[in-house]
Amino acid sequence: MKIGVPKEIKNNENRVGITPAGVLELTKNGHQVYVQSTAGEGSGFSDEEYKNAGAEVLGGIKAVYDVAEMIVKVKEPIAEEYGLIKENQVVFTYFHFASSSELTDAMISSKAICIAYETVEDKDGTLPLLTPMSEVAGRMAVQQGAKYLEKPIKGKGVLLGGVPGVEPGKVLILGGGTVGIQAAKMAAGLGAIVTILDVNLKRLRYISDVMPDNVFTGFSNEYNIRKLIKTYDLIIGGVLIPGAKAPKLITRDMLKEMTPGTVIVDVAVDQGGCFETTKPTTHENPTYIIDDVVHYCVANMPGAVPYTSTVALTNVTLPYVIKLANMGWEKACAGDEGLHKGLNIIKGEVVYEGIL
Ligand SMILES: NC(=O)C1=CN([C@@H]2O[C@H](COP(=O)(O)OP(=O)(O)OC[C@H]3O[C@@H](n4cnc5c(N)ncnc54)[C@H](O)[C@@H]3O)[C@@H](O)[C@H]2O)C=CC1
Ligand SMILES: CC(=O)C(=O)O
Ligand SMILES: [Mg+2]
Repeated sequence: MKIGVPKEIKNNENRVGITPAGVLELTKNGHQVYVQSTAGEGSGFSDEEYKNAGAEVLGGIKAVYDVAEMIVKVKEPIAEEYGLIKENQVVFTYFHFASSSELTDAMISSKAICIAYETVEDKDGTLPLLTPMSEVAGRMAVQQGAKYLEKPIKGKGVLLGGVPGVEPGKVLILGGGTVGIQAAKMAAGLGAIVTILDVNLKRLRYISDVMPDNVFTGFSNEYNIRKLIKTYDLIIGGVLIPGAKAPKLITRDMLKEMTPGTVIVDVAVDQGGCFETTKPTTHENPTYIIDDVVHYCVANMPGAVPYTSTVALTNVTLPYVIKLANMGWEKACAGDEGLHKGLNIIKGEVVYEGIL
């Protein structure tokens, strides 16, 4: 199969869909890989490395889309890419359709086969192609939150770890999934007081068993959220209802209950966000302030640490890419229930329930 790897063009997105190691594996399986020149540069992979691994390096993005039967990338296509996607082309990437009707309409019109990383499932119902990026984003959420709590960038002026004689900062995490647990580990490691809220009690029991003593758990409901936001310094949104819009757990009126300079990091922004006031931001312009609350809502957080993120992402995507290339999308999806769940739009027809 002819596989195309375009350069990402979303703001500050430096990840790439296939590494030279992936090219080597695909080439060994008899496939041809076409990589757009400098596609891997931001992640530290040169055109030379791709060529040595067996790829053909092409000059422009159009040449890659034109030649490829399957496109493997990272982020959802943006407006400039809509017209490049061809009928019957397989596009394997993150889509997050639930948060963009414009993208959904464009992909319906393209008549391509859209397989979304974020809805592929493992046998146990977990999301193997989302997990590593959620690990990165969860860890980053604390790094970013700690930074924006600094006074010069309009934060509360609280050091998360405190110092001897001064109490530590408080971190509230909505959703105790992958993002939540990784954020909790980082915040707890810094010495902050951490509370994780979730609706899944099994998950809360597990978290309570494995986390250090400065991590507490609570049931996620409006009453508890309203009570806690009054005193917490950093609030991280990491809830997910797979493939669907995130529930709005923090409404506009609740911002007034928070102390000025509170920072909210809405990692769930790519599914519409779990704060009513969330609007997607970019690494170039990551924050905005409403009612004295600093909002950080970058929709591609892992893009800022592209080496780590590209390697982590392609570790999990490559086996699926090889399967799709070896068997073709129809056979590959028919024989793998979890991969089948990745099918979101097929030749103009929406087939994933959460999008509708
Ligand atoms: N902004 C970015 O760059 C990135 C965003 N993400 C996004 O982060 C979000 C979270 O991802 P994961 O942690 O992997 O998901 P996950 O499925 O591992 O965890 C989600 C958790 O939310 C909980 N939940 C559902 N409804 C809830 C409610 N009402 N209150 C509290 N908890 C609730 C679930 O029980 C589950 O434990 C997703 O939307 C994902 O797309 C992931 C990576 C990067
Ligand atoms: C999961 C996702 O949206 C990202 O890694 O950018
Ligand atoms: Mg995202």
